[in-house]
Amino acid sequence: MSELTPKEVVAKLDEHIIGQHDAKRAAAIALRNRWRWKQLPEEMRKEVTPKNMMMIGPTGVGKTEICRRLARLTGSPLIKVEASKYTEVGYYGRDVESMVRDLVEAAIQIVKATKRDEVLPKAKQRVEERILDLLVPTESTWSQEEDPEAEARHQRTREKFREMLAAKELETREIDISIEQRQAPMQIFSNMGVEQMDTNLQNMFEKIMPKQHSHRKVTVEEARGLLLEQEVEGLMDPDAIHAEAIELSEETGMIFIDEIDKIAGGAEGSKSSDVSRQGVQRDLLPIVEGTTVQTRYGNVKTDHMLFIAAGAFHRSRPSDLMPELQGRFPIRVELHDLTQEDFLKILTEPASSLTQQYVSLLETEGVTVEFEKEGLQSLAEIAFQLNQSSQNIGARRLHTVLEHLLEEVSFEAPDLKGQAIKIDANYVNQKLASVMKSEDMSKFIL
Ligand SMILES: Nc1ncnc2c1ncn2[C@@H]1O[C@H](COP(=O)(O)OP(=O)(O)OP(=O)(O)O)[C@@H](O)[C@H]1O
Repeated sequence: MSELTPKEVVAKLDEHIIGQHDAKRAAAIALRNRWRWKQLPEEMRKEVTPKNMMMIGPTGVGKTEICRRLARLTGSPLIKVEASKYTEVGYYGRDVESMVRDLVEAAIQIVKATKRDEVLPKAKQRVEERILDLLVPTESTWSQEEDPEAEARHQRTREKFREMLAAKELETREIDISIEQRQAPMQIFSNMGVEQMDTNLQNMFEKIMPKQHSHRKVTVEEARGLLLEQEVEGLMDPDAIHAEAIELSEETGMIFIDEIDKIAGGAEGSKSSDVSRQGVQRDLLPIVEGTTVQTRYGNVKTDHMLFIAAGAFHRSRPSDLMPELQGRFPIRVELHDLTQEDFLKILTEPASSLTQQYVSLLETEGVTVEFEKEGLQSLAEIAFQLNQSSQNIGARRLHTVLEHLLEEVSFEAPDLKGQAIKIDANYVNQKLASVMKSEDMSKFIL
């Protein structure tokens, strides 16, 4: 996992996230602690309990974003779950162990993506051969005695076609390909959640379901795409991928548990909901402490996964959580409301910032969008004010405001080819002022 020092981690996070310095430090420490733990002698390791992190702060200020960046930086699988979506074991709904299963699925995607890159050249080669087989089929009636030249002639034709294929001269030629499909077991047990099905049973069904082949007439160009996926799949060893994904989850997995405050037993609320919240906390405890969860790919140990709990804690406090659970999240950090200044920076500073994203998107249409300083200042101001006057949704407000600002350009772009659009204060006010005037409208649109 990460051999990055905490300082290096913070520097990397700084490239994407504005402010929230304490949270970045805390995240860097939590990550480094995992690395330190691995360096310990076996005996000592057993004694050291992993330290998880709790992020306290309002919505849309960068809690998830910090973790997402951290995960990407280290190639770790990450999933974000909402604590309030779980129900106690034994009750109808999702039990907390399913978060570990979801993590393994995320890890499989990561491992598959890496393996895909590895097998891609070979898969492409195989696709070319398969297309050649279809374009220049071997004739089964040949007999060496009747026509000893046949094989050599066939090879020559094949080579000629290979050259034409490479030169993309046969792209529109139609061929008949067979596509493999395995019927999903869910279709049979439609009224039974697959999750509720025993994991072994699920695997068994997948293995015994017959593969179905369907034939389709497609162009060479289309066939290339369709066959590539088949060949890539064929070259990957699912068992090895699953084993690697489990290892990746166990050693570097990150689980972001949002809305943890919603399962903290607050002072108010009915007795029965308090009981179920505590039930979820009780179920969560062993997972955070370290346990083994059964998944369809094998057992997964949660001992060294990094758990990040997050919540706004408007109505409850971290001390309303079960003491044991509190103790498992010793790295506490508060995230702050973003200021107008922060908004301005978020718009422009991060690598592939929001404005840069729009510039690049519209560039594909041949439209040049230029944001002027005053325009950006107005945008930040408007977004900030909207957060004050209606609901405070943090930096997410910038997304809705920008989208509305550029709605017309977005729509007209194909007809604006070659033009430059200047986004100055005037443009911003003109586009957003009317919406801002009506409180109702701004609530729906911005
Ligand atoms: N400090 C920041 N710097 C840069 N971008 C930010 C910052 N805070 C939030 N954003 C942007 O705003 C969006 C929402 O942020 P994020 O997902 O981190 O919210 P959050 O704090 O986790 O809230 P919630 O708990 O509601 O999910 C993201 O797209 C992110 O890019």
